[in-house]
Amino acid sequence: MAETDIKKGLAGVVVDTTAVSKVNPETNSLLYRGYPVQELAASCSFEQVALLLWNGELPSDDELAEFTAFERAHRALSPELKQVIDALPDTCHPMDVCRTAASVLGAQDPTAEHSSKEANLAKAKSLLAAMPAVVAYDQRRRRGQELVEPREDLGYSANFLWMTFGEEAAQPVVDAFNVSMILYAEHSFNASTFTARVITSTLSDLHSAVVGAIGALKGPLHGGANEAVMHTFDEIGIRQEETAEEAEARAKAWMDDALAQKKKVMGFGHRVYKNGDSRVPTMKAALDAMIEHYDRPEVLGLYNGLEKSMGEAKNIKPNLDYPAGPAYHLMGFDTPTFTPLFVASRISGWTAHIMEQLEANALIRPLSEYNGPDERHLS
Ligand SMILES: CC(=O)SCCNC(=O)CCNC(=O)[C@H](O)C(C)(C)COP(=O)(O)OP(=O)(O)OC[C@H]1O[C@@H](n2cnc3c(N)ncnc32)[C@H](O)[C@@H]1OP(=O)(O)O
Ligand SMILES: O=C([O-])CC(=O)C(=O)O
Repeated sequence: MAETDIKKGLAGVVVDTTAVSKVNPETNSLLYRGYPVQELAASCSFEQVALLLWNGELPSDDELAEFTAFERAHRALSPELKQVIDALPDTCHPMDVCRTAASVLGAQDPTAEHSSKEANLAKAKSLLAAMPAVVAYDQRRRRGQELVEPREDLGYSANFLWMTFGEEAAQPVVDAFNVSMILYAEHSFNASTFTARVITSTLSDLHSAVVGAIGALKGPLHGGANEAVMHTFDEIGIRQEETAEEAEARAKAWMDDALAQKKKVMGFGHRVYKNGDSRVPTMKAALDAMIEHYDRPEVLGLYNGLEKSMGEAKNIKPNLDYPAGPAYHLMGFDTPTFTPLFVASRISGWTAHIMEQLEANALIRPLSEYNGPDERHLS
């Protein structure tokens, strides 16, 4: 019998078309609906980018104003959802809280089972508006702090930071956070988006697909890597009294040792990009801005040390999670909150893909090659 050509991990397999984004490892570029993500990060708000991903075009002023009003009106955590979050142990992972919250929001939505484009777009907008309060409140309750109500006079990013920290963030911090939200928003058929598409392909509902996607994003080979990067920094030790050079030397030694032990170091490598992640330079610039804003040169030393050592030893480049982790740390987020921040952003891309899947749906059901025991019988 001819051997089946099995593509483990679906590596290199093209399973469908998409008009949402184009990841091109040859040119090291990422386009959202045709626009280079770097250009969007330089001049757009996350709200504009979400509308671009959903609608295929950047919004007009009126469309943006309409969505902005909607988003600001749907930010508050409902008392029922707050009660559910409060019932969860603060020892559980914040991604479990996000996953539960997305499920509750689906159960509370009277249109949850409606799957028209209009109904799904409305659900996508509501989820995008609601998730920051979940992420922000969860971090606060773990710190023993009270809920901070949203502010309608602030944009998405400024309000997210406000609800998390209870004070207005400085403009450079808001800008860096907005950049991170834009860069995390969409990345074609990554594992979590593909999960969302698989669930959608059964004609299940949008919230179920998002819940599944959150589960897929949690793993350290995917979104969980931004959290894992910070664990690496912590393991090496962040010493504020150190110079960048001293920190770099210690980070290099740590990486040499980790690679000698054949460890996988999270925040490096990518299934599609083999020559560097197109988003890293933009996120690294945002990290640099945070290092300057908070005057933390030793963080740059650690960053450079790990990157150089991994480059020299294995020529493996950082992915987006590598600069995003320390940037979120400097902004003041707790490490387990990092991947929920990714969720808040990626809801835009996931839901764009859910709507696209439904436009030309085919049940996703690949084949497998059986390698268990030959047929046998009970007697
Ligand atoms: C936003 C995102 O989701 S970006 C991805 C975030 N994930 C991470 O940062 C996790 C760490 N990175 C990895 O595990 C991988 O690079 C992946 C899973 C992202 C991509 O992996 P794949 O394309 O399947 O490549 P694979 O894991 O087979 O790696 C190929 C080789 O590079 C090595 N390698 C890849 N990434 C790393 C890494 N981060 N650290 C050390 N070695 C690595 C592998 O050990 C393997 O070496 P080998 O051929 O000697 O066995
Ligand atoms: O594309 C991938 O495999 C992972 C990734 O970078 C993302 O989802 O942003």
